[in-house]
Amino acid sequence: MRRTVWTRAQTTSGLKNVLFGVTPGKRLCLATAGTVVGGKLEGVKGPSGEVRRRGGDGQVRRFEEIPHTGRSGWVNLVKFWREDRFRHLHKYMQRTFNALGPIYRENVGTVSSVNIILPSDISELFQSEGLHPRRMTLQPWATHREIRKHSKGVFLKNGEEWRADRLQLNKEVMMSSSVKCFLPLLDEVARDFCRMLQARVQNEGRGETGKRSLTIDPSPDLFRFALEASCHVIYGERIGLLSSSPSLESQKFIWAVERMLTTTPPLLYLPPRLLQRIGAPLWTQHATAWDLIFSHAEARIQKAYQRLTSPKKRGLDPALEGVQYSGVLAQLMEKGKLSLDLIKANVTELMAGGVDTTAVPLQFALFELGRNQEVQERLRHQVRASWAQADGDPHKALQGAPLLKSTIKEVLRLYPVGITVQRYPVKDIVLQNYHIPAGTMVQACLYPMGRSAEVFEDPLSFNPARWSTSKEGGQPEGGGRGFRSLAFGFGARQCVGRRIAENEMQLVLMHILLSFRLSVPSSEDLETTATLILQPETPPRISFTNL
Ligand code: HEM
Repeated sequence: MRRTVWTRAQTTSGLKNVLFGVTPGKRLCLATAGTVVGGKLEGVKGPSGEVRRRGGDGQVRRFEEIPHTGRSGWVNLVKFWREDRFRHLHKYMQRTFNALGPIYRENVGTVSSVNIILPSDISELFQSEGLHPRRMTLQPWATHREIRKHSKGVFLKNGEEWRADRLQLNKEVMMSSSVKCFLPLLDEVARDFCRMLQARVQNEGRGETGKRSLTIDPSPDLFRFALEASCHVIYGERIGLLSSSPSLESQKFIWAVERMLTTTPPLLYLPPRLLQRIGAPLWTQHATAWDLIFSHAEARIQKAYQRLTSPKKRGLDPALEGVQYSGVLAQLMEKGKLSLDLIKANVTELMAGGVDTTAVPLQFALFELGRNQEVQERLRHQVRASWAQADGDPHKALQGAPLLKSTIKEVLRLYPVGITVQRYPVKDIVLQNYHIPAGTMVQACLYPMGRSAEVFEDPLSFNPARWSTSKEGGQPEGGGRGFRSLAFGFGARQCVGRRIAENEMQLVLMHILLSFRLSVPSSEDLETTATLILQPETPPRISFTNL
């Protein structure tokens, strides 16, 4: 296995970094100011051919000295297109860190970034994110809203506007009191999903009754589960996706989210307004996909609005008064702190962000549990004991099975939905002894970090228990403790759907483990591809055997 060791000469800020990239039979010694050209490393060569360090006087180095992948953003962009790097950006980043060390600069088209991998550097970045943290703007999404004259939600807003919306959303989806309210809704969908799976195993599986087994690609069912769960929590509505004949409208929504996600990365590096003006097919596909997502949300919101303003719900029917929690949308409408327009914008974003992001990690989770039987048994043991104690209460059941949460963390370490988290520091900072001016886009690169032996012990093994040790992540030391589990981002701007996602995934895994033994026909590593989210190139097949 290829292993790169970064030795730190000094501590956190103001430290010098020496890189010894060790590949079998090859040793690369590089300090700074290297550049990768045509896949090879270029730098200042010393007499023995090694790349010599510049500016080794302990002074903070200039921004321009950060190793980089080529000066011209346009040349890089052409390479990205030609070599299909967008789809393998995660692997490309991993290779580039191996070649250039724990920090490098990159220009692609109009976008420039500084990329980092070590928790200590990410911690430094986090401390300078300010009161209104900013991520890289997904310009194609923003342009779609502007052209169609839709309001933007938290995903696309910045500054005080972002904060005002975000504080309202946090109350409905992040606070533990609201989590307790929507947990039973998620649990209901997770149980229905398992019932549907049981019926399929019974009808289509092989083997004697009670011990039947079925091998399938579960991804279409997981997408339906995730959409059904999102609709239940957000709109308070069941849309019947787990029935035998799901509606065409919902299938179209799932298709549209997928199309919107796959068309985003190439559009990030091109000016969307120009593409719109010339009628470029890529832009048209992207905008049409968003239009479909918006019309799906609009129809659901109208329905919920009618329900909410009907005399029964308004409290004229005493039998219904204060009885039920009816979803995030209803809560936002009842509180009346956000305008209807802003509620629509934010709820549409929650829907667009809430389906693939959970359906895909669930595929990875089933695959990893299927090929790691011991881990699966240990987890099932804990889940069974907890479920037996919980008396049907999903909150208690999850509390009693912490290994479930660790399993999700471990899946997201190896397969982070978003391969980077970006921030623009509000003040100048020093990373790896390089000066980073305020306002620079810095990316914490989660995929390479999750697989780095510098950050995690035995990084390629699937071991949820590593998260329950006192050293978070069971990692070798390296500073920045804590900044290792970052799949949901960090700080005030972290994923607002985090609690929905974590609970939804844990609950469905819990019910699956209570009903089935999982195995995989092939335990070969999965090939992955990065659209806007990291996905398996081909969805894995999983065997479900009745317990
Ligand atoms: C495993 C599932 C998920 C992962 C790994 C994930 C990851 C992320 C990440 C990394 C960010 C950026 C955070 C940052 O900049 O620090 C984010 C933001 C966001 N996510 Fe998620 N997400 C997931 C599920 C969801 C779900 C289920 C929803 C909706 C119900 C959602 C809605 C959003 C929204 C609206 C934002 C923007 C928040 C803001 O800028 O204030 N996500 N997510």
